[in-house]
Amino acid sequence: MKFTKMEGLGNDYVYINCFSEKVENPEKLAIAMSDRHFGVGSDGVILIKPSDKADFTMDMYNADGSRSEMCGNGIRCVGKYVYDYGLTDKTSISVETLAGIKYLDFVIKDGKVDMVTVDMGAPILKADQVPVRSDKEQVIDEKITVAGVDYHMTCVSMGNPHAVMFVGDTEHFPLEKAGPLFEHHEVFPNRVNAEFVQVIDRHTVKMRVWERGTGETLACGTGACATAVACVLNGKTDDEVTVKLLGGDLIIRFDRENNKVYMTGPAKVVFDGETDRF
Ligand SMILES: N[C@@H](CCC[C@H](N)C(=O)O)C(=O)O
Repeated sequence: MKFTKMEGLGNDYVYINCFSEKVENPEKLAIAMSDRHFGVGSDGVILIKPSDKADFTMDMYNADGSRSEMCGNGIRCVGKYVYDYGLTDKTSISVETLAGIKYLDFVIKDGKVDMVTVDMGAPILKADQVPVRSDKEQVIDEKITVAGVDYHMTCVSMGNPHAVMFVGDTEHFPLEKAGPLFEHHEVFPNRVNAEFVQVIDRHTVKMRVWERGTGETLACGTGACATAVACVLNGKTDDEVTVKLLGGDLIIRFDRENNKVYMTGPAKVVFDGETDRF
């Protein structure tokens, strides 16, 4: 099987071109390939497939084999893959996901995709659609106590579920301990991606993420979008914010008038490979 390892701010996935490769059991493949000792080593696997509604389909699996509706860093890499490997010559494309069709615009440098802006669509705030169990219609700045610590939580779905908590200092935050407790907390029927955010100023925040199905990653695109929305809803930043992640920066704009979120960031190829092991 041929594959390409790619990364968006260090959030690395194995990409498989399903126009030419056949994948029988993507859940099993994702677990095996993601293993950093016995596999290729990645945060998960992303299948690039044809679509009858859009230019392409992205189908994404976390490192534990669970399927997600959306992946922000992944969709930028899908854009780079389809352009750089000659599956399209368009510089604006549409990609079908389980969270609906997303629209991508490429910045081309030396004939290859360098940066990608994605129209991520509308953030979903209704608690039962995130989903998060609550007696409130929306969970914005609500108190939650986890392992004896009080947090203020804002829940946003970008097609996949996110819980955003503001903390004093992301660097020393015990993510390894708190992350899994949020991911598996009983208020999240589909588990959750948990973002811990430190506000620097009205245009800049720092964020660390514990991803559902993978654990701590160096960046999460949908998480950065959910964070920007939470920042605006809680009056902490302006509508455009630089989200500083362990792997680099994303620019997120929450266009409140049209209720849409735009994400801009890089996408890179690490290497092409071939294996008969999986
Ligand atoms: N890293 C991704 C999100 C991947 C899926 C997530 N772990 C989930 O299960 O929803 C991103 O860049 O958005």
